[in-house]
Amino acid sequence: MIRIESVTKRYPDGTVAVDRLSLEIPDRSITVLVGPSGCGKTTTLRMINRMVEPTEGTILLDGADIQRQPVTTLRRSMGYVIQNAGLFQHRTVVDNIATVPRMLGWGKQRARERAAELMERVGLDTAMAKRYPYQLSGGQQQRVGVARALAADPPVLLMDEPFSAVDPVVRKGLQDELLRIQEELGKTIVFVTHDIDEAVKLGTMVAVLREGGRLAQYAPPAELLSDPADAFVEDFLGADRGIRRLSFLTTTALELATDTVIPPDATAERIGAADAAHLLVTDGEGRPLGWSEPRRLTAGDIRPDQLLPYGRPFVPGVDSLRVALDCAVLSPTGWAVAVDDTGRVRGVVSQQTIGDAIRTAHQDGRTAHQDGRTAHRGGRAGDEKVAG
Ligand SMILES: Nc1ncnc2c1ncn2[C@@H]1O[C@H](COP(=O)(O)OP(=O)(O)OP(=O)(O)O)[C@@H](O)[C@H]1O
Repeated sequence: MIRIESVTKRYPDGTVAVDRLSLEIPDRSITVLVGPSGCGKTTTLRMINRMVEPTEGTILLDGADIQRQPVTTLRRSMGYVIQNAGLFQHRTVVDNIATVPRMLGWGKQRARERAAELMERVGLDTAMAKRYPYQLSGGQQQRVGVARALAADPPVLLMDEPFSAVDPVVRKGLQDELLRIQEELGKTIVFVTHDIDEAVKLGTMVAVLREGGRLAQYAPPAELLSDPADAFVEDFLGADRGIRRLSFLTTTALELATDTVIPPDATAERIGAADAAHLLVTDGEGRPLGWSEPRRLTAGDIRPDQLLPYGRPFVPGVDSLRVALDCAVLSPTGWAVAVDDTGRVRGVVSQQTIGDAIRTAHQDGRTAHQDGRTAHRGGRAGDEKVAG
């Protein structure tokens, strides 16, 4: 664990970049430092690897004061990734990645093998190994930067706005890749960004800093969204705070209706029995085909091309309430289709039921806070899948 204890950085011109900052950065998780320009994020990150020395206060790594460690030993335990990757332009991809292992005295062959392994790990085609940085896209360069930082297998990764210079689609890919790498390798990552959405998506813990390098709030993202500490944090979080918070709520307990789901060979009796405006028709294997009003269905002659599209389905327990709500809102019937991980229908759920689940979750969330427990973290805040 990294502990920042009442650290202040005053630059020689008198600028107070960081003001009595204290943070406990947990092991094997992603801690994000976020805040407006000039609030001291980069300075804080650089104090962790001693590129900047604090004016006051202490930083401990696994209980030991980093001031007492040789800078080279300290930096060897910390990979560092910056915006635009900062690659060596005259070195190939493989040699860029192998830089630190080579400095540590690894043989050329071993270092290159390690580089090839890391290229795969960060999602780079090994066919690019011999290219130079200028022959890569921005996103690919950034992946090389991450691979280079991981090359000597440091326990800590410091990342300073690493994905800020790429377009939103590439950026989302890099973020997803980082979450996957983190899950696989369990690094302790300190990540600087000015983008609150990126912070909420990636962070296990998020530190919101305000100008003058003061800590405004330090909390898991779900708690940040539900209980911003003050008007500054609330303003910084921006609009749609309530909707974004749904990304952290699980769909495990959603009650699914099955009486309105019918197979393709449903009898007239079965079609007539359901008391609903729409029925969901499945194929013979239980996969969704589409919606129809019961009166438009003829038993024994259900025609898939006459059904309304069923839209995007969700997977209960994997997708968040935000995804389920989105599916229901986009559905032509207002009902979302729940499937299992093989795509077979488990049931359907209305906007009304999802709304009830949201209210219950909010009430439970309030109780949890009143009990002094940390906010429930149902998974990642991305717009994709959330672990239940
Ligand atoms: N070497 C320096 N000398 C004097 N002041 C500095 C120095 N480096 C940074 N600062 C000042 O310290 C404050 C914090 O800077 P820092 O780069 O840590 O902020 P930041 O939150 O990372 O900003 P940004 O998001 O714009 O990169 C700013 O006011 C900056 O101008």
